[in-house]
Amino acid sequence: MEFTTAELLQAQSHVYNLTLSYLKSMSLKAAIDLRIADVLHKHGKPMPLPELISSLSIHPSKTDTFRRLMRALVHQRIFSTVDESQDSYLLTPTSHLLLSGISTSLTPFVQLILHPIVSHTAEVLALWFTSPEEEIPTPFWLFHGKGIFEVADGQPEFNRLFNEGMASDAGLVVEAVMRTCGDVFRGLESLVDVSGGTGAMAMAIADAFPEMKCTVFDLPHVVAGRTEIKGVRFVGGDMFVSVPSATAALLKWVLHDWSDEDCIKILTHCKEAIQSKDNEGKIIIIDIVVGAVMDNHANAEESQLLFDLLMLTATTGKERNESEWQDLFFKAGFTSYKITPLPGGIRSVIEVYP
Ligand SMILES: C[S@@+](CC[C@H](N)C(=O)[O-])C[C@H]1O[C@@H](n2cnc3c(N)ncnc32)[C@H](O)[C@@H]1O
Ligand SMILES: O=c1cc(-c2ccc(O)cc2)oc2c(O)c(O)ccc12
Repeated sequence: MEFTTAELLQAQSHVYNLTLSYLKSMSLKAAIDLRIADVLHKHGKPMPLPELISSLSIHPSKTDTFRRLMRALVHQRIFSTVDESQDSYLLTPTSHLLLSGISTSLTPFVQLILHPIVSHTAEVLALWFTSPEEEIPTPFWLFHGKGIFEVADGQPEFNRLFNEGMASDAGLVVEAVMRTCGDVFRGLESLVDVSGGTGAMAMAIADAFPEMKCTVFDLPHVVAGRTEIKGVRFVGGDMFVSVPSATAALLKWVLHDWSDEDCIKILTHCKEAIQSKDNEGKIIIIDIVVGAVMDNHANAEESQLLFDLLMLTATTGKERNESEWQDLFFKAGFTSYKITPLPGGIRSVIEVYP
């Protein structure tokens, strides 16, 4: 096949862009490490470069270099300028999510995913494909010789990062679910958040629906030392054995971690849990449905596919399209489901009925 020189030059630019894209992630990390968003937020109005530099304790000899970092971050829409020539900077919705100490902060998630323990594992992606899968379940295993929880077990700081990273999107997700489809939770007598981690999501739901009895169910070492916080009960156990009974079982960002076979086991136990109460129960899944985006704002579909690569690297799970989800539901004995994509986001709420 023959390509024109113009096509090849465009392709060259594309390859350069893909090759250098890790610098998008790393400049985001630098912005977080320098706490640029917090300083701009505290300033409360457009902040001129010299003031920003002095507040961040950037060495004066690096003024011009720092301006170049800011130019790239503005191009990525992480920050904005009032007037480019003036070099006065402002927060954008993206950097608003990097502020520390707010319930919607995504900083812990970024710190987890860009931690070398996670990010370096992508280096062995190609090598993993040629290794026998039974022996080495994921590139993460190939790189570390063990799974993420075993790594976390030996490193309390990384363990904290994992739990905080996972919990960090609960604040915004719960707000989005309430606005888009708040009826999903309305009228439920009780709810069990299966694999609910440190309980951020369950606590946000309990806050919005104080009459609902909420339980967080996770591995014993995750809930150790917690019995009840803000009316939310913590129960330790293994979802591959059984799930505590409730009117509804929530699975947020859980099933994408697991293979189809494992998902069917988890869903079957959730079905038993909701049916032991009465027949009004349902499963509520908050996860990616590949292709289900309300608009392609901020490359939502590309983000879904990048999440799939993350799952491929770190877990035995995957991101599923509607037909793959439907297959799981019917195999686990459910009869119907309803998908509601969250506007502007990459995830959907799926209600699944026995
Ligand atoms: C990706 S995190 C999701 C946490 C939470 N749902 C959220 O959205 O923040 C996966 C969770 O699954 C839990 N988990 C792993 N294996 C489990 C099992 N066999 N039974 C119950 N929970 C488990 C982990 O401890 C972890 O908290
Ligand atoms: O970085 C991760 C890792 C996991 C993970 C790895 C291994 C398991 O047995 C379970 C979970 O899960 C993640 C996840 O669900 C997510 O949304 C982002 C990152 C990760």
